[in-house]
Amino acid sequence: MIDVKNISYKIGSKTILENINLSVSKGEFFGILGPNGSGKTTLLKLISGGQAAKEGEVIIDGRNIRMYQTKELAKKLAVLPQLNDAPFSFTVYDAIKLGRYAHQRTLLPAWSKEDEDSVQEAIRLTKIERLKDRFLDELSGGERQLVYLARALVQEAEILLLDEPTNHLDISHQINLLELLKELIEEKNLTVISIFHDLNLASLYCDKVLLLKDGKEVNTDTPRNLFINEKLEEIYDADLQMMEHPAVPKALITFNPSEKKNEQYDDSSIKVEEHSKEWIVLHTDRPYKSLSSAIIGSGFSWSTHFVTRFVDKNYYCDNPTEDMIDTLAGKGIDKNKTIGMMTAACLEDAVFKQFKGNEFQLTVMVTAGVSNAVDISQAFHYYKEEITYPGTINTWIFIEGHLTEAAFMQAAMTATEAKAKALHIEEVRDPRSGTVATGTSTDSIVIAATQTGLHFKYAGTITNIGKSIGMLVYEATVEAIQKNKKRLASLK
Ligand SMILES: Nc1ncnc2c1ncn2[C@@H]1O[C@H](COP(=O)(O)OP(=O)(O)OP(=O)(O)O)[C@@H](O)[C@H]1O
Repeated sequence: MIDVKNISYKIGSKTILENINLSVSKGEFFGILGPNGSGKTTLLKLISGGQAAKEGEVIIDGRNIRMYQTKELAKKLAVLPQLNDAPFSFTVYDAIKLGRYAHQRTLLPAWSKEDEDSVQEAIRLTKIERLKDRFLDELSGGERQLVYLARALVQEAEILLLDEPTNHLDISHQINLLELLKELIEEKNLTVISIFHDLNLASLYCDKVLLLKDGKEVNTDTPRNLFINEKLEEIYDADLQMMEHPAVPKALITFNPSEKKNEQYDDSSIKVEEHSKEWIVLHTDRPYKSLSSAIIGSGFSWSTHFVTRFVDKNYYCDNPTEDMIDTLAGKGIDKNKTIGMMTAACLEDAVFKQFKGNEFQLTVMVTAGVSNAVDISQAFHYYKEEITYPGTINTWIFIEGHLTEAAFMQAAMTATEAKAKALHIEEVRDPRSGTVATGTSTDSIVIAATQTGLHFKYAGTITNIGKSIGMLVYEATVEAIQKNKKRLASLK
């Protein structure tokens, strides 16, 4: 639909754009990204015909843009003004009407039913009925952006060109506008070309993006491929990090702010704040990034409190999470900074182990109850769905170091293997199958790291940190199981 071929543009002796090529298909949401001054606005002006290219050509539907009459071009493409352009003092309705200019057939324009229907339809689509009689210069940025979009829609152009449409909009207006554009692309098969400064919005909405730097094309690709493959840090000269969106398969970009003075911590060690029959509360001044399967703070989180609560082995509650939150609140512990687990294992038998190497420091805590011991290789055959009681092995691993997400995963794998080995050596058996257990039915784990100091790309069994995790978890689990056995024997 749109082909830009070998466009170069100079102002005086300064090259603004150099040999740009791009191709946008019908129904595509195409983004233009790049640092300030990289040539985005100039390129958009060349695509819209607002500026004429001296070298190269812009082809729209097979015809050079220069071959279009003004009205003809207005039916092909509409340009949305930037919000900081001063608005005229028109009513919203009159401002939208102006968009019909290209459809007026006579010199003295007559307002037809078709024109009126088109305006009403655009007002309906952009949901601005309530604004119809207001003046444009009295509207908020978000409201004005919708009016501009309605004006572009009455133009019935197939291509919308937008220069940073979400600039000055709050998050809900950004979402409204971009969702509306997406709907229009789907329903009316519009093509949208838009400049974005916000990499994340481009990632969430664009099918493809062109990345510019100093007037040159770095690459054109899907946002995901571009964010993975291009050195965005170099292009934007910033300390950037890519991560995955939690709900959709899109990449997000964030950056690392420098630590404020009041966020600098002298002490990142794990301290035992309480160790009683009812609770083990571990606390650290510096928040740890944690990957956990715990009842409170599951998934990735940043936590300063690591809490184990003892519950009777017959404990049953419809909503144990709510119960735990209430109980923590009663103790004055903020659930948002806490990883919390429950166990019926005797907390006095918790085992702590520490490893202080030259490169890193590790602390491990294990509590072990094995009344729900399971051999996972047999569980499918022996277990129906049933209520489980909290006789469980909880493993806590604290690392003073910086782990990648892969390293978090591998640390969890390594610890699980070490735990299974401990059960094997201690000959803990699954009561149903009679075979050696691999864990219990409700085991939990947390891997927590300061994310400071040495970087660990991996933490599997081949790495030094993996070996240390394996050793500490194995030894702590064996010891905790032995303590548990002794206690059970003494009760008999
Ligand atoms: N009329 C002009 N005269 C001289 N230089 C200009 C003119 N218009 C643009 N430039 C220069 O061309 C380069 C590209 O400008 P352009 O506005 O296209 O960049 P941009 O990527 O849209 O920037 P921003 O993200 O800051 O809006 C900049 O270095 C700018 O200073």
